[in-house]
Amino acid sequence: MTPAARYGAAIEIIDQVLAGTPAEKALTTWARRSRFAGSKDRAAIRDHVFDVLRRKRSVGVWGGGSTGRAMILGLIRQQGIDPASVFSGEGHAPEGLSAAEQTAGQPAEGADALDLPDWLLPEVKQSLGDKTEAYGEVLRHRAPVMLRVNSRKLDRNTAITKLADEGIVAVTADVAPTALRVVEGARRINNSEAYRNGLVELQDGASQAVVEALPLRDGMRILDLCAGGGGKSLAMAGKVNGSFYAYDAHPQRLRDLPDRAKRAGVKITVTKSPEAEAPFDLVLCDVPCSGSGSWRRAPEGKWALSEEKLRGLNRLQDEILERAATLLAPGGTLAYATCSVFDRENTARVDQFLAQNPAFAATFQKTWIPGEDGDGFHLSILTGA
Ligand SMILES: C[S@@+](CC[C@H](N)C(=O)[O-])C[C@H]1O[C@@H](n2cnc3c(N)ncnc32)[C@H](O)[C@@H]1O
Repeated sequence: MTPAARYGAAIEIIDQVLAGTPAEKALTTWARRSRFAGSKDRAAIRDHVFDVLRRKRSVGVWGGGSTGRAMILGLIRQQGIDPASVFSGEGHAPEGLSAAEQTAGQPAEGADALDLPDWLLPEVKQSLGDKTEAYGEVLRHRAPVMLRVNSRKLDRNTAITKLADEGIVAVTADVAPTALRVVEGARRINNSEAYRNGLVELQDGASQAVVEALPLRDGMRILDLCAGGGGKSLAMAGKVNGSFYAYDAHPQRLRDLPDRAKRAGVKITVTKSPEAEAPFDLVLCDVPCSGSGSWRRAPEGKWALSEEKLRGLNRLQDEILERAATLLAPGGTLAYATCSVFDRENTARVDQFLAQNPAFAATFQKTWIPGEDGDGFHLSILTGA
């Protein structure tokens, strides 16, 4: 496909997303019926679609409309690409621009340029203060590809060499001692020997930093109460020798964990009833949240969140914290984590919990802001009496 034809395909897919189809589904459906498209075409189209979704507000202003076509026009204007080179009407390129399209649109300014929904701005400002603009800007760009080195199998420098042998260039990242940032060859990771043999896992840098901050010790009984794919269970089991249990309210999310654990050389018990396995020395609650720290990776969430959804999430976060407390051994540790930067999902939840459970005290609290080495994240460590 020509570069212009790839933009044409992106327009079609964005229109479907705007009509309500999830982006991943729209991309897969398009790829299934477009066998002519190679892997590089699919990757470029995916990048265009996600670039637009991250910047939906500003590219609409720059393109002078709210259709896929206007948004791609806005995107290429933002990127300094000559619109005539894309909108040529030649081959499978998008139709040439009308006179109205040529004059419509203007550079985005103010709240438009931040690419955040208006209703959310007070929430962001309250949580991030003078970092609000930097936060909005970071979310407008692609997330880094981060790896966690399985330190049970090798050290970071050896991992860098092994990855380089397979055409994957990675550098150490300061965010965590296990973290690598991939700077070239990211698309080779899934098929690489290093990945398939469990030497490295795909895991965001802040997720690794959260695990680093946990007070883990050999011999502990540890529960990952919202384990999802089990990334944090694997990272914890990579650090100390303990008994690891993983639970998720949606057990299908845990289906790959036994294989991943085997690959990594660790043992994690998937449980359907944490109560039956309690008590635990440490319970990690990596709770469902708005995802406001990782909207670079899942930009649809930025536009889909509402005040009502946020309130619902807060209720669920409170419930999970309360449940976790009942699963702890006396003096045990409760670790509360979100991939959100909003106080309302972080310190406010913890404050509420502490008010109802005075036997607990917060011994560590940190919020990571999304940046070069990782997503936004929050961790509070609470210790019981
Ligand atoms: C932020 S994700 C976890 C990510 C995971 N810890 C990781 O590192 O990949 C939150 C998880 O909580 C699960 N969940 C939702 N409601 C829950 C509940 N009431 N109890 C336990 N898990 C729940 C979701 O299915 C989701 O997998």
